[in-house]
Amino acid sequence: MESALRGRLVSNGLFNRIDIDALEHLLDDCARFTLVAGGTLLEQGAENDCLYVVLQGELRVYLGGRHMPVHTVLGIGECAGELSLIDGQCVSALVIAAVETELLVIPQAMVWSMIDRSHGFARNLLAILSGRMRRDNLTLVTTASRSLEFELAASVDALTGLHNRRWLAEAFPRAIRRCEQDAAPLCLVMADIDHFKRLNDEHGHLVGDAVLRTVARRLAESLRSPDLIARYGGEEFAILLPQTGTDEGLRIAERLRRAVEDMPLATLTAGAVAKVTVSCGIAPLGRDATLELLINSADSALYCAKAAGRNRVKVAS
Ligand SMILES: Nc1nc2c(ncn2[C@@H]2O[C@H](COP(=O)(O)OP(=O)(O)OP(=O)(O)O)[C@@H](O)[C@H]2O)c(=O)[nH]1
Repeated sequence: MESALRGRLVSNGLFNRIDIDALEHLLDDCARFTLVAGGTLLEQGAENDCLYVVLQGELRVYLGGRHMPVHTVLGIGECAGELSLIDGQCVSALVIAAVETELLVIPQAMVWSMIDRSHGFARNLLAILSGRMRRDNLTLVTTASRSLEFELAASVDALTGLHNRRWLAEAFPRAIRRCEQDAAPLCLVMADIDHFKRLNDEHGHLVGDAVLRTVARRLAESLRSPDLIARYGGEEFAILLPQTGTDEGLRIAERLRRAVEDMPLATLTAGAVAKVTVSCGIAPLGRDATLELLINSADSALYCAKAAGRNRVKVAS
């Protein structure tokens, strides 16, 4: 092997700081080949019984296929194929030449001979494997926290910061089931901003959005800790009151209504919107009730509250 190449090999990767002379005759028996830019060295799921060392050029490693971001870049002295070679299983990543890349091919039997002959080689191989594990662990942690972020983003309404309907569809039935199991009462309140279309028309959507955010915060702040609230859609909010009978539910809904009515809005709308109100419909949990039935009856009560003049609470009959 040319001395310039040897010099580069012993400064990195598998042959880093080892007495390469002890392995010289083995290395001389290894084949070399050049992969064109974009050429595939290892394919996920394929068999592999060689270790490849980069002599010239660069390899790119993809964990989930070419369409995914590059996981790792391998430069001179670094190797590919060691995992599948050691455990005898299929290749776990796609490895592609980033540019024209020259590779040293060390067959499996030769790798074991090198390990027998050189502790330095064995140590470097272990260091490469643990480095890869560390990198993969980091990827796992990053992926897990990202997916948590996505999950959160998918369950939160961007405008109000409240949970959204998607979240409601999972969280509310769970709370309903818990109350049913405990034979405890429960109420669902649907609260809807009054004449919101008019407010939008008169003051514009941006003011409408700001009012929505303020009402959402006001409602959420007025609840007890076990209560659940979500933006049901548009200017309508769904509020679940666990362990709550109709009389108490009515008191809470009345408190919510008043909290919105008393809301200071002057700074928000430069005094243009003096007052915003909500109408509420409340439905107690009946026998074998589902979330859908509860929403329907709270919605009918809400409709009655609107029809009776708005800014009031009605209980489902
Ligand atoms: N600014 C803003 N407006 C919204 C949003 N979502 C829904 N709206 C508007 O809310 C209005 C709701 O109007 P309606 O359903 O007629 O109800 P309303 O005018 O409040 O009348 P009542 O409910 O009968 O008191 C519609 O004009 C929607 O465009 C939003 O995210 N931002």
